[in-house]
Amino acid sequence: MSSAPAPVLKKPIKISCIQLASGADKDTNLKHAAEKVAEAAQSGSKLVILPECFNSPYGCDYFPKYAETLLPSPPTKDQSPSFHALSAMAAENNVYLVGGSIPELNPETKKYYNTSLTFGPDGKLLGTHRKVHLFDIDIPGKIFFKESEVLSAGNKVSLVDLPEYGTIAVAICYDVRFPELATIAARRGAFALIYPGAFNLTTGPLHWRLLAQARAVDNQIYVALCSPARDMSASYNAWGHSLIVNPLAKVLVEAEESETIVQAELVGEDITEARKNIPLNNQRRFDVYPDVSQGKISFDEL
Ligand SMILES: NC(=O)CCC(=O)C(=O)O
Repeated sequence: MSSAPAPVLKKPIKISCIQLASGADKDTNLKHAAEKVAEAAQSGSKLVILPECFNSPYGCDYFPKYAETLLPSPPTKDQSPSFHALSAMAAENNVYLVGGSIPELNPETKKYYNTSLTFGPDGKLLGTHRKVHLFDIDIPGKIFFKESEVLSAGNKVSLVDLPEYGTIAVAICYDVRFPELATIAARRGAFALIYPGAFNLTTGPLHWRLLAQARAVDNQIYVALCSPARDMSASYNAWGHSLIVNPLAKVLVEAEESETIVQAELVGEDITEARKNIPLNNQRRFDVYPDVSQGKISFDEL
């Protein structure tokens, strides 16, 4: 007799995506992020998410200037003011914090990364994710972007354990386009896929919501995409529209383009129910195609 699978989300958790307005001054960005994390925590969120490159403008010209070093870990305040600011935000507000992403410089290899840091309510670093799929696209007349001109790619699927709740997966923006990464995370027990991201005004309206819903319906778990607020005076105009999608791919909440906080309560029964009613997990045909969740998912990095 097969017993019911253990719930992947042990108890409900309220989460917030902070659609942060940030500018060129890192100190100001960090202070502003701290105010917004406190606001999200005061309204009951236990998991708070910041956007991609929340402490700097987004663009290849900016990565070296804003990069911080995270190794050896923990870094000093001089090496990484953002590491310390994020740790303090998590501890002061007693929340799990997915600290968007920051440009990182590995001092030994001299390589740059787009890196996300997740902290626990005690302020300790729980996980890191270096963007695995670099944003290199060229849509003539619309948008050219080549992160790989400056950045190197990360090498792992990043799962982070939140002990009272369960496991989340953290990836960054363009990573959302690669279903394998999401599927591996879901099949390894994640209850939510969390993507700090910054889509643009060309691909945002086409694919942002669609991709969030696709990853949710593929995997029957929650998906949260957290964007910066749109700034038309910046060199890169973020789409905004931070959103949270449930395991049936229903959009629970979606921002417009300006600064705001979107919130939703995630409930384990909704995952269980979606998987019971549409039992994909018992119907996979690993005799026909391989199970991508098996095998090595992590190479040594941060
Ligand atoms: N920051 C990013 O990775 C942007 C990804 C994006 O806009 C896309 O269309 O994909």
